Amino acid sequence: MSLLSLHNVTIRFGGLTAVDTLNLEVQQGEILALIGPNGAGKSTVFNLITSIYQPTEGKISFDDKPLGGIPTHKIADMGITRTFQTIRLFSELSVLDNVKIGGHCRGKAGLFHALTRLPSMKREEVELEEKSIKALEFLDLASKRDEMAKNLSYGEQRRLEIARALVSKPKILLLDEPAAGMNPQEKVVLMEMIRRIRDTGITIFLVEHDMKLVMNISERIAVLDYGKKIAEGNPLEVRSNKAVIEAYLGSGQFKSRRIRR
Ligand SMILES: Nc1ncnc2c1ncn2[C@@H]1O[C@H](COP(=O)(O)OP(=O)(O)OP(=O)(O)O)[C@@H](O)[C@H]1O
Repeated sequence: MSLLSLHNVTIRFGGLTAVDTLNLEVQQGEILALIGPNGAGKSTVFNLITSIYQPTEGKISFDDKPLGGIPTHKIADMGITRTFQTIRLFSELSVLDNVKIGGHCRGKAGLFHALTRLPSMKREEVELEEKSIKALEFLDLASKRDEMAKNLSYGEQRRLEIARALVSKPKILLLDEPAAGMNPQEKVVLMEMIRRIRDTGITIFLVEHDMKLVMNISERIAVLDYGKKIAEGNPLEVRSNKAVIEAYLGSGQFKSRRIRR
């Protein structure tokens, strides 16, 4: 069953067509990766899904509801959350508070009331704390809950961002280059975490440059080049696709991106 669907989606920035008549279905419960050379339009696709941009043409629907016109701050309420290419944490706050902020974005109380701790908001606050601790346990970070975010290792900080995204109980998690900057051991842990999250029923849609990780965990892969989808299939099909190899060769990224045949 299709959870997220992009139908003929195009976005132009002046004369540049960043995403060009893209048709893509993300199936409920799958791990789908979107890959492509630098500037292919991958992050723009995430920005379209989260309503940061509106398509110039085409439509996007989620759970059979059109996303057109829904403001970004309401997207999480529909069950879509994302992480970003660069780490976006409150470095001077504790690990636990960083996760709770993810829940405040959706809570009725709102961040201001939660921080001022009005008595009427206490129950919601307690529930949020319990959910946040569970999310931290899930990402193997519970023992670090009172540490300041800035004291975590790089890999832990990236996992903390995922914990924060999970606390709002998404149906789909959009991960934008989750492995960027991680060392090989951190990547192995990350892969295990992504699989674990999917096994709870959350659909995973990821943009990633690390081909080893992509080929290892994705069930399906879609490939963008200059905004157009040039291939889609399982890892075996995609890694041997001529158009994909040419796109990476043409961009000079073949070696660094390590698509191995
Ligand atoms: N707000 C914007 N205004 C103008 N051009 C933009 C804007 N956002 C993206 N672009 C352009 O759209 C194209 C696609 O960018 P995008 O960031 O989606 O690529 P990407 O595949 O995510 O690249 P990378 O792998 O380097 O992150 C690029 O040429 C980029 O410069």
